[in-house]
Amino acid sequence: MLLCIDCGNTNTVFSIWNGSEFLSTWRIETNHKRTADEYYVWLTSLMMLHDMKVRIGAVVISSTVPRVVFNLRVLANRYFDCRPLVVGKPECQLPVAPRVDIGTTVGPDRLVNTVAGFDRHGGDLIVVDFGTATTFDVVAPDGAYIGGVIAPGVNLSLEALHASAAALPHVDVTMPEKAVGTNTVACIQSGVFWGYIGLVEGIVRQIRLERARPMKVIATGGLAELFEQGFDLFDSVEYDLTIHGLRLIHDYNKGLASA
Ligand SMILES: Nc1ncnc2c1ncn2[C@@H]1O[C@H](COP(=O)(O)OP(=O)(O)OP(=O)(O)O)[C@@H](O)[C@H]1O
Ligand SMILES: CC(C)(CO)[C@@H](O)C(=O)NCCC(=O)O
Ligand SMILES: [K+]
Repeated sequence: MLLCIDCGNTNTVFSIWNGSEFLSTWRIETNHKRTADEYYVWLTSLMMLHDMKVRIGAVVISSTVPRVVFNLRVLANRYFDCRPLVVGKPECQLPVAPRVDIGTTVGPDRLVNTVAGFDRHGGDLIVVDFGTATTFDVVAPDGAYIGGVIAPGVNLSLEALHASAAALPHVDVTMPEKAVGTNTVACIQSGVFWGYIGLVEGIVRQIRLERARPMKVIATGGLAELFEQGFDLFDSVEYDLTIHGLRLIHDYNKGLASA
């Protein structure tokens, strides 16, 4: 079975693919100090809890945090007796190479989202991922990542307000009833919620103008749900997009190796 690991700046997602479906998806806070042994104990206890008897024989990793890759490699080598495939490393091939400025390193999560989005929807696509950052990945008709947008993430914006303004409390993001807040918390919620609705609408409009063609918009990431309610921002919301892309990239590289 294949272990897919999607490591973001805030959270790391582990998911097990049995050849036809994902058996489970587990989330742990990203921490580069976590050792291979710690990952293994955590993973095996979750498997036991779910009564899962699986033998992992392959590992694929996307990590936006370079430092965590070392211990994830050790996890694969020591406990699953395999060399992991790491997206963004030279030995990991992509179906279509990104077309960006020379010397640019595209976040592996964005490359993975591009592959997954193209697989499900074809090209002329904008993939919006609400993670630590809010990213927009633009996918060309041939499936290439051709650039995009990086905006501060929703939770990051809320934390920044709290951290830098002495009188502003920490607030959880939610959809406020009205745009005009009549207390501090409601004002912050309005700023972030309606601000992000405007941000997404504005960026999508601008990208469509620039590309001068119809483009589908796909959203992923935990907070996509929040911005989906009652608005026509996205053609679809797919929480499993990144993990789906990891599986596709693994299969693609396996196919190349056996060809
Ligand atoms: N309604 C909500 N209010 C506040 N937080 C939420 C809500 N829904 C989801 N979240 C949080 O949003 C995060 C979204 O998860 P996701 O994996 O997409 O991004 P992340 O883990 O924050 O970022 P990264 O992938 O960059 O590490 C999760 O940590 C989840 O706890
Ligand atoms: C933008 C983030 C942080 C989103 O997870 C990640 O994709 C990243 O670190 N990217 C590197 C720069 C780039 O993608 O252009
Ligand atoms: K993510």
